[in-house]
Amino acid sequence: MTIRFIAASRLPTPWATFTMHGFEDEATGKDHIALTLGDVTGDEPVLGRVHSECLTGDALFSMRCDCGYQLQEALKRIAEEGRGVLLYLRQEGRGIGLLNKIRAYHLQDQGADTVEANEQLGFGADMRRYDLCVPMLDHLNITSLRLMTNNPRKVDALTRDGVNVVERLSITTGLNPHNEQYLTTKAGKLGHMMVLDDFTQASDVDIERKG
Ligand SMILES: Nc1nc2c(ncn2[C@@H]2O[C@H](COP(=O)(O)OP(=O)(O)OP(=O)(O)O)[C@@H](O)[C@H]2O)c(=O)[nH]1
Ligand SMILES: [Zn+2]
Repeated sequence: MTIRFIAASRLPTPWATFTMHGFEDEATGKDHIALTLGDVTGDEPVLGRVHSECLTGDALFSMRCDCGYQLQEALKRIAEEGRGVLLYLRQEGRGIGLLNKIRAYHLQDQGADTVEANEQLGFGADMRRYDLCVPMLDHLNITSLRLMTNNPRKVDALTRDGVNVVERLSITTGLNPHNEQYLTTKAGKLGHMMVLDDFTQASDVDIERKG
């Protein structure tokens, strides 16, 4: 796998002005992004989020999942800290792609849960990979992460691939009636370490764009 850095620019957001670094995955032709804030080099572990693309949640305000809420919360926390990184990986639908995710949602509309729907379509529950994070982090001179995730399998996968995750920080936000069952399945079947009582409600999330 070859990840090639292409270009960097400023990215002003409602929370902070990040630096956006664009990478090309030569094997798949996909492009991936890292947003950084502050000086992320040096020995001090960097507050980080490894976020997998969810067009519906991240861009279209979907309440079926918690992705969009987590994306906003991660950027906000990084801005509050003044230093951090968000890797935005283009592996939509836990790696099955957008159109298959819509197929999976269709099955979920008929009663399947998120894992069963993937399996009925012939996919594993989670087809993502994280090995591309290593060259992206190397390029940014980031040596260790305090990772915002509820997913211990993500921590394990990153660690196996050579990313130094020194701490896991929960990111439980965006609970609403449309994603309650989904979040329960993630905790029950996918091993996410979270209880619904810890979640902030979607209605508490300030999605006002102040930029
Ligand atoms: N196949 C499929 N993918 C989904 C579904 N809902 C969300 N996704 C995708 O799941 C990915 C996000 O993964 P999650 O399982 O929500 O969370 P995570 O990244 O494992 O863990 P956190 O770090 O705690 O957010 C994104 O790529 C979404 O597009 C679904 O019902 N089916
Ligand atoms: Zn989502």
